[in-house]
Amino acid sequence: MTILRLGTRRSALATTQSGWVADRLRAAGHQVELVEITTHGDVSTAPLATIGGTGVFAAAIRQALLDGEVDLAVHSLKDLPVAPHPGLEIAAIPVREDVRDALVARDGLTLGELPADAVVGTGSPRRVAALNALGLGLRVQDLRGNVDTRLRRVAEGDLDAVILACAGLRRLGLQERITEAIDPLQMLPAPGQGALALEIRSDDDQARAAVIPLDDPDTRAAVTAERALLAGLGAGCSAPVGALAEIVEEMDGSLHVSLRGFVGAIDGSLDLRRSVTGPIERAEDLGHELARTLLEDGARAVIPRSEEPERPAGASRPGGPQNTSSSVHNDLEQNL
Ligand SMILES: NCc1[nH]cc(CCC(=O)O)c1CC(=O)O
Repeated sequence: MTILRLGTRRSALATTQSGWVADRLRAAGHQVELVEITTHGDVSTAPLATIGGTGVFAAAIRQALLDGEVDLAVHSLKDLPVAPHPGLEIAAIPVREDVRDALVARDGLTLGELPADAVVGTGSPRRVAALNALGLGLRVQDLRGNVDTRLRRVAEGDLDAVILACAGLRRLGLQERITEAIDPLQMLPAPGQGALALEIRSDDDQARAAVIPLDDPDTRAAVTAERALLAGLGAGCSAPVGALAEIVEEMDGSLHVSLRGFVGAIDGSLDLRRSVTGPIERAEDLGHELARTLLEDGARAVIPRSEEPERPAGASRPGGPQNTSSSVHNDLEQNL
């Protein structure tokens, strides 16, 4: 039997997520070997933008996949650019963790209990826009670093609260630190939040056969709609965009996707929300449709355009080091 080599970054979140996938593959009778990959983003302290932007972590693992050093990569889907990567394929999207954003505040406080002027740390433009749109008078402070670093800022008292994804905290066993799982009505999560993407080489039938049983069709449809919304907006990496698709069963037993989208302005001056519902088979179209609605209704004014126009699906990227600066991307990927 061949051994599946699973490439993972060293961070606590990456190794936990990869370990979760490895456990499931082993339970299905596969042999899995974890291979640690150090990415430029892990060793550099330079600002993300100067070392190639938000796709820098995924890029190194993808290169290892293409070079045949590993056979499988586990990504947080929300950190993956929406453009397909030539030669690679997302072969499975397992069932999603909690999609919500988490408030981790001092003294067990919720958003509504934080005093005006409380200082909340987050590096995500989407979270900043949503927080400011709430009109609670909170002060937002830019925050970087891995989960532990961010939690420590609250424990040590220099921030009143931070916002993180529930999914990451739960996977790390840190769910008791969450003081409020924020209602998506107040803050729509990042497209793909809480979902993992299992990526393989497109010509690797063995790896595909191994991971396909981990695919969850409902999660796949939901994140397809959310990522199509992001792609349709043609936004650059700093766009404050939220999206959440839920699969609902209609009276006649058919499955529908209910997709909500948010586009905000960093200063809270725009809080644009629209939604769309349709058959699950139309998940991708629904995302594009909702993008058009949001653009027509005012999103165009706040979305920084990508540097390049969107490439048609299936078109190949130019060779050389991948330039991910124009990738549609939402939550700035951090050193997790
Ligand atoms: N942007 C970084 C990132 N990428 C994935 C997660 C957590 C897991 C997930 O959202 O799926 C996080 C941390 C966070 O947003 O708190």
